[in-house]
Amino acid sequence: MRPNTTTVPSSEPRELLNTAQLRSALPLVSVRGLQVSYDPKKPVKVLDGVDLDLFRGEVVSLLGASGSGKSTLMKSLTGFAPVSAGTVRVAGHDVLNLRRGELRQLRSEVGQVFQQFNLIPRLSVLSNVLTGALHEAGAINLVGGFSSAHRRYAMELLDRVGIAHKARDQARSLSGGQQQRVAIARALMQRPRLILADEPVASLDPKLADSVLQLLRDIAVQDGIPVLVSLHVVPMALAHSDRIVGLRQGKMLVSGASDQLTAESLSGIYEQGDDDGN
Ligand SMILES: Nc1ncnc2c1ncn2[C@@H]1O[C@H](COP(=O)(O)OP(=O)(O)OP(=O)(O)O)[C@@H](O)[C@H]1O
Repeated sequence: MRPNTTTVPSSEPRELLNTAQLRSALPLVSVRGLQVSYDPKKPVKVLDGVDLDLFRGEVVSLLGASGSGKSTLMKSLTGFAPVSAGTVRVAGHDVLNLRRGELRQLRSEVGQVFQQFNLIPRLSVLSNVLTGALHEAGAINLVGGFSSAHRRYAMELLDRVGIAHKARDQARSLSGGQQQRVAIARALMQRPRLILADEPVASLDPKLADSVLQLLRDIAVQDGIPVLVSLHVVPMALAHSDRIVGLRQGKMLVSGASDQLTAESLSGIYEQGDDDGN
């Protein structure tokens, strides 16, 4: 079940849902009234009153000018941002009230994909993917420490992202598009419940960018994982996501289904405005 442009309470009678339906209908991520200030002495908040729901199986694009708060919103979901108000729930975790061990557990459930891929350049592609399972394996030797089941699964994932033939190559020998596929396989190795992709295609040419975004969409649909992706190219967001959230100066200016938004309706996100967004 996917939300439409806005969540409006319905007065129509609802069918009773069974537990499985209810689970899939509930958002995996629910953010309400989020405020973030890196410097509490400054009146301007980096995020101010942001609400966000992410449902299983959907891709949501975050759009906004540089500095609008996209990365900060993502960091808030894994407890890395100085939140001053609001609630953040991710996969059953009350993110703002977790102990250290619980926070570690949450982070192990969130796969992350970054603009610069963040692979270990001298390690093989396979070893890089295996690092996604470090939280399960503990502190172990990357060369011999993973079980054969881990290795088999890592190879399956490399096959899935179309790069199994490079498993033994050093990560640094791969092209940018290939490295990003390895990074996605590494994220999947975590068996994530959520994937955050912070400008994952900013370093790729348009064709590779399209193929990486298509891969993320396939994963969302096939694995039922929500994917939150920040992008700078509006047509790419419209083409590759189910919903779009637009931030301007830390406030949510747009939230809607991609097929109901146009590039024109999104242009306001990039206009210079007052802090109050008027
Ligand atoms: N660790 C930090 N300490 C202080 N200020 C920060 C920190 N991280 C981000 N900011 C500030 O918060 C604001 C939002 O930054 P953020 O990185 O979330 O924006 P963004 O939309 O992701 O930008 P970009 O598209 O350039 O990556 C910016 O003004 C930035 O300078």
